[in-house]
Amino acid sequence: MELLTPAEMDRADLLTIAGGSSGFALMLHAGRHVAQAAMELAEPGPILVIAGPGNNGGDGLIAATELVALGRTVHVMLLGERDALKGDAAMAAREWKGPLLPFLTQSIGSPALIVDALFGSGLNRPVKDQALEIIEAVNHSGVPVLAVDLPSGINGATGAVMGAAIRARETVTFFRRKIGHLLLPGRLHCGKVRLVDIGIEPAVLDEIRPQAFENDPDLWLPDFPVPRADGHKYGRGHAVVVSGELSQTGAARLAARGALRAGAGLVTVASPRDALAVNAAALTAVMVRPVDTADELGAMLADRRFNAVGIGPGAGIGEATQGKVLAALAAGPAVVLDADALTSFAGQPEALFEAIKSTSNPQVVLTPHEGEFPRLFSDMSNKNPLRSKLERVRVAAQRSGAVVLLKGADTVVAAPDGRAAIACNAPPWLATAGSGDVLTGIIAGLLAQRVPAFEAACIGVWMHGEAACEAGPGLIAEDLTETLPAVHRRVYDELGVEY
Ligand SMILES: NC(=O)C1=CN([C@@H]2O[C@H](COP(=O)(O)OP(=O)(O)OC[C@H]3O[C@@H](n4cnc5c(N)ncnc54)[C@H](OP(=O)(O)O)[C@@H]3O)[C@@H](O)[C@H]2O)[C@@H](O)CC1
Ligand SMILES: [K+]
Repeated sequence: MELLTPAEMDRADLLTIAGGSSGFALMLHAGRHVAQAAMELAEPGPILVIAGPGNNGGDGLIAATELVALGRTVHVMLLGERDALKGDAAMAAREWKGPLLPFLTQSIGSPALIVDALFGSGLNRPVKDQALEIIEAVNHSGVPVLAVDLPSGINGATGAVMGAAIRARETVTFFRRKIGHLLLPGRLHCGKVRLVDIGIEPAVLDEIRPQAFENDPDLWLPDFPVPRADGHKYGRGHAVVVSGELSQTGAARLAARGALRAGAGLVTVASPRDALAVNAAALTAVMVRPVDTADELGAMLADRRFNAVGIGPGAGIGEATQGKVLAALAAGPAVVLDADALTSFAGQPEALFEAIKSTSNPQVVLTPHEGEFPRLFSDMSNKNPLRSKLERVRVAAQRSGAVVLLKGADTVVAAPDGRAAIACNAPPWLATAGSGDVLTGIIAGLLAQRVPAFEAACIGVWMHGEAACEAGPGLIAEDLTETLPAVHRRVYDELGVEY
């Protein structure tokens, strides 16, 4: 499903109003949904609504009015003067017939639930003074919080905490989720996100054309590779994984198994001769072929049946790996570059980007983690607070000409054309040695089946996260390939494919 920036949401709002609805009607829907969620969440006892000076506060005032009508005791505190409210929020304030408590931490008390309607998508600067004190006091109170639209203090476009932010038990948001609901740290502040319809027609999206999506099957289901009943293994592609030296061959084997489990028809590990025996002894369904140099890899890949290559896990940092990367890009299979293949171009990323842009087959995926990312994009580390993770990955994709996948609990995939997907299905136990190597392999396996690079990266990330959920806590990288069949079965169920 599409994810919106606050600016895009404002456009959805304006297009709906231009179509004949009133802004206040949207606010009434929003406030009533909030009240409904509060009824479900709150134990018996009073409910405190903390309202801000804009329309987020307006939603809160409508919810307060509705909750009283539903028989609850409600207290309201408002930041600023009632008379200073404008537009729809002023209309909402006229609906609220009760008193307003002073905007002080002492007013919080110990309600059964706090409805946080302080700031939503209109947050435009870091919170301080009174608002900061209230947010911190709410977080310390231990009272469950229902956030309206966004936990106050979270930037809806970036997920950043602007000074301080509410930690909610649940967040009710409208029409479509916002980017800040998925990107960290925003996601951690939202709790469960409930998406409700407030009367905005999905057709407004035709005009807005959002380019960010949640990474789930809705985004790529038609591209998911399903073997044909009349097909054979050669039709499912042949992935190559480049192995490192004798002392570091395990990473390539993990990747190779990932490629096979992702559905590649055949997988070959291109191994240095001195590691050939080790690789061969540890592999069964995966084949092994001696390859020491970039020239040898290039010669092997001249056989176009090898249609996808994964390089990086355990590959070793330096000129030898650089050479193999350039040979793979020149040969024309789809390519996924990870780990050492990326680090080998630290300080000279232009050489890599040039090679990517001049490849005959522009199906290239880069899969850095936050440590590797600035080695290629030195102005865009996560220490730079000016750009969100989404923006950083989009710029990286545009600059490199490749699909870029920046790993983390909120893995972002972006294509050079601006499309981007944010994942939120990875469990914390996925952060374990070798897990990234398996991901490289899964993506190589999908590329071998001719899934386009952006979709291959998205499907790979999603399956990797689901495989980790399937394995559960205590997961090691080897488990990921073994739980992938269960993940395939679930996608088949969604596709309605029998097995
Ligand atoms: N779009 C839609 O379709 C719909 C939107 N709806 C709702 O409207 C919400 C957006 O409303 P909004 O635009 O009025 O912004 P909102 O979040 O209330 O904040 C703006 C106010 O806060 C102030 N302010 C900002 N930062 C501050 C700070 N750090 N510290 C202190 N003050 C700060 C800012 O002050 P100013 O900048 O003017 O000085 C202004 O007064 C949205 O989240 C959703 O809940 C629904 O009703 C249904 C349909
Ligand atoms: K809020």
